[in-house]
Amino acid sequence: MAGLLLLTAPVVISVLLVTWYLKVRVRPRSDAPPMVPYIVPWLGSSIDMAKDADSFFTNATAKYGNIFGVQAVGFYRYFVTHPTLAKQIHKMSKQFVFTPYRIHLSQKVFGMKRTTTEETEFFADGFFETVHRLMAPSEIMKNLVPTYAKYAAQEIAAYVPSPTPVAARDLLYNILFRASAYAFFGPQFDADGCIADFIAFDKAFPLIMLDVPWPLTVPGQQAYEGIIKHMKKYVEKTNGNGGEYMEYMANHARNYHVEHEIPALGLTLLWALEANAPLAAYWAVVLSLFSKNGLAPLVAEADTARATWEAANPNLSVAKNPDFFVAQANLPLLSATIQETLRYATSSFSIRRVMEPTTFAGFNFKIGEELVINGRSSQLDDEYYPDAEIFDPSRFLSAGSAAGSGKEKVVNSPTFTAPFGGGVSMCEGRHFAQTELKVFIALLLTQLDISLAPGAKPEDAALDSTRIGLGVIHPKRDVMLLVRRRDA
Ligand code: HEM
Repeated sequence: MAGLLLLTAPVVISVLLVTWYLKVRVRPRSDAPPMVPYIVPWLGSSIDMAKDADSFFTNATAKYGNIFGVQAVGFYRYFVTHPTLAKQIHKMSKQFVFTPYRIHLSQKVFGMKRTTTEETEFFADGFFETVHRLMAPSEIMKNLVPTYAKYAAQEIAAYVPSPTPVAARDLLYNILFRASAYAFFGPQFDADGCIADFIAFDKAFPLIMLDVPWPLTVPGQQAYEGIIKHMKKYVEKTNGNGGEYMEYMANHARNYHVEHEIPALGLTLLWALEANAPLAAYWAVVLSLFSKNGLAPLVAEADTARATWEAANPNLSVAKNPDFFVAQANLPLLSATIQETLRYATSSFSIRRVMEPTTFAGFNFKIGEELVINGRSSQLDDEYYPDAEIFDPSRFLSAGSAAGSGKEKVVNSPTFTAPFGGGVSMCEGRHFAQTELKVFIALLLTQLDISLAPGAKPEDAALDSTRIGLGVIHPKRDVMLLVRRRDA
C-alpha cells in the first residue's frame, strides 16, 4: 500500500501542478486577452503592482500587448494601456458601463444598504443624470464656483504664516479641503474636525474597496466609522441642507424614504470632492517649487495678469473676486501647470463592466467581466509626452501662448483628459476641480510668498506609487516650506 502511494503521489502532484499552472499562468479562455502570469494564488500580481506599478504596466504591455488579464487580491480584470483602445471602450457605452460599479462602491465603500441600491429606484430615477447636470460648466458658475471662491479667499486671507517651516500638506491640502467642503456642505460643516478622519478613511479606501478577508478589513472599518460619525453629526445639524448637490441628494433620499442613507451619500460626495483636488494643489505647488525656475514664472504671470485685470476692473480685486479673475485673466502657464500636475501625479483607473457579450480588439468578453483603462500608461508614454518622467510646467503651453502674449491656450493631446477617465462616465467634477485649483493657486501666488525650507530635497517630492488607480497619487513624505505674506 505504502509502495503504491509512493508511486502515485508524484503523478497526483504533477496533475495538480499542471492544473494550477494552466489555471493561473494561462489565459482563462482561448478567446480572452493573455494573462500576466503569477505565482501566489489570490495575491496574484498585487505585490509586483504595489512595488512599482508604472514598471509593471510598461513591462506587461511590452510582453502581452495593450490588453491583458491581471489577477490581484482575488480580482481578475483586463487592463487596457493604449489611449486609442481606451477611447473605443469609452465610446461603447452600452457594452462597457461604469454605473453598476459605482453602485457597487456606494454599497461596499460608502455603506449604503443593499435594499436601497437593489430594491428601490433611488439610483434609476434620474439620480446620475441630475448630479451630472449640477456639475456642468454652466451650472457650477452660477453658485458653486462663486461660493467656493469666497471661502478660498477668506481662508487664504486668514492664513497666518509661521516664521518656522511648515509642512506643505498643512498649508496646501488643508486650506483647499476647508474651502471646498464649505462650498459643497455649507459653513456649518466641521471641516477642521474631520480632516484627520477623512485622511484615515482615504488611506484605507483601497482596503475597504477590495474584498480582503478579515482581519485585514478591521482598519478600513474603523476608518469608515470615524468619518461617517462626522457626516451623521453634520446631517443631524443641517438636515443635509448645504450646497445644491448635497441638498438634491438629501431630498432624493427623502422622496424614496431612505433618509438613513443621507450620511452615506454625503460621504460619497466628500470623498469625490476631497480625495483628489487638495492633493493636486499640493503637487502643483511642490513640483513647481522643485522645477528649474521654481514658482517664479507662475508668480510673474499672476502679477502681470493681476495688474492688467485690476486696471480694467477698478472696482474688483483678485483677493475678493478670484473667480472673475481666473475666468477673465490670461493665465496660460497656470492652466498648463495644473494639466501637467495631473498628467505627472495621477493614476486613474476607468473601470467598465461588460453588460453584453462583446468582441473587442479581437477578444471576446463575457457579461460581468471588467475592463480597467489605466490612464497613467498614456500619461507616461514618450510618444505623446517626450521625457514623460520629467515634470515640465510648460509642457502643455502652446507656442505663442507664453504669459502675457494674448489669448490663453493650452495644448491638447489625445490623452489630455486621461486623469479624469473618459466617455459618458468621465469625472463629472472635472470642470469644478480645474477651476477650483486655478482659483486657489492664483490666490496663493498673489498673497503668499512660498519657498522651499532649507534642506528640502527633490526626493521629498516622491510619489507613493503603492497606491494606484484612485486618482491623484499620495506623497511618500511631506515637504517643508517657508511661507510669508507678500503684503506684510
Ligand atoms: C483633480 C481632481 C479629480 C480627479 C483627478 C478625478 C478623477 C476621476 C476619475 C478618474 C473618475 C472615473 C472616470 C471614469 O471612470 O472614466 C472620476 C469619477 C467621478 N468624479 Fe472625479 N476627479 C476629480 C475631482 C472630482 C470632484 C471635485 C468631484 C465632485 C465634487 C468629482 C466627482 C466625481 C464623480 C461623481 C464621478 C463618477 C462619475 C460617473 O459615475 O459618471 N471628481 N473622477
